[in-house]
Amino acid sequence: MNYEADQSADTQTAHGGVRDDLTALDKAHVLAEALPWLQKFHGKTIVVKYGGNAMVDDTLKRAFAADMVFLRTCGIHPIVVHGGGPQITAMLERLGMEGQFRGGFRVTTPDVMEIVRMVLFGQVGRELVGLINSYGPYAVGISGEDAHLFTAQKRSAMIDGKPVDIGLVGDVSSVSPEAVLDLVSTGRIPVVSTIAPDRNGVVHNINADTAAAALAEEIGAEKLIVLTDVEGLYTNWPDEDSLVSEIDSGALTQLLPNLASGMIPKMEACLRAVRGGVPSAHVIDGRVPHSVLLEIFTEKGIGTMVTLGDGIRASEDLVGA
Ligand SMILES: NC(=[NH2+])NCCC[C@H](N)C(=O)O
Repeated sequence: MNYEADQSADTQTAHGGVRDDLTALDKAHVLAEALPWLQKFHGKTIVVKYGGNAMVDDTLKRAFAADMVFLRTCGIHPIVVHGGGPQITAMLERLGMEGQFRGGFRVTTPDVMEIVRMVLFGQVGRELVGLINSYGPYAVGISGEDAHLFTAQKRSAMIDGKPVDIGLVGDVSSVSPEAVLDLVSTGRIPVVSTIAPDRNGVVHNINADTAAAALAEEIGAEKLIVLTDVEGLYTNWPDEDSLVSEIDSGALTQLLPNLASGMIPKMEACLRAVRGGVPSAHVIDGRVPHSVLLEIFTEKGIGTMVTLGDGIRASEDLVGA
C-alpha cells in the first residue's frame, strides 16, 4: 500500500512555515516548546470547526489536512466539523437556483436542501476526506444523519426582532456521538457534515459552528478550535484594534453584543463549549497555514482562547495587556 502524500504541493505547506531565515536555534526552540502541549493533549479529543478561506485555498486546504494527520500522529484525536456556505452558493448559482431570499437569508426550500446535502456531504466533505487520506487511511466522512449523530430543530431567522421562516434550517437539538466515538477509538479522523434530520426525519441544514460546539460539549472534548478569516477577537480597548489572546466566558459575554456580526456565532460557539465543560475553545486565523499547530503547540498560541470564568481575571489581563 502506498499512502504517500503529494509531496510537491506539501513542501510549500508542511514545510513552508519553517523559513530558511530562521536559525537552527529558533527551529529547535519551536520544536522544544511543543513538548508540554504534546504531553498535555496526548490521548485527548479536539473538535475542529473547519471553514472560511482555509476551505477554498488549495495550499491552506492541504496544510489543514496535514495538521489533522499531525495531531493524530501525536496521539491526539481530532474530529473535523466542516462548513460550506460559499460552496453551496456556488453550486446553486451553477444550477441557476439562486432562489428566494428573506431578510438577507436564503430560504432553504426542499429543492435547495437537496443541493445543500449534496454539496456538503458529497463534495466538501469528500474533498477533505481525500486530502487527509493522502497521508494514510484515517479520515471517514459522516453526516448528522448517520446513526442519529445530530437531531435538528427548525430555526427561524430573527429580522427586526421578529421570527421569519427561512425553510429547512435548524439548530442541533440532540447529539448521539457514539458513531463518531467509534471512529475515534479505532484511530480514524471523523469528518462531519452538518446536515441533520428533525424528529420527523426531514433533513435540515445546521450551522457548523453550533454543531461543532454541541459535539465538543457532548463528548467532553479537551478543546474546540474554530477556524475563521480573522486573526481572532479584537477589541478597541485597551488599545485600538488589539487582538485578545485569552479571555474568559464572563468577559466575553459582556463584549458579545459589541462584536462584528460575523464573529458572534463563532464566539457563541466558544461560550457554549466552555460553559458545557470543554476546558478551552479557540478562534484562530484559518488564513495562516498551520494555524492549528501554532495554537495547540505553542504557549501563546496565535488566536483567541476562551476559558470558563467570571470575567474578573480576564479584565485584569486586558488592562495589563
Ligand atoms: N490564544 C492563546 N492564548 N492560546 C494559548 C494556547 C495554549 C496552549 N497551546 C493550548 O492550546 O491550550
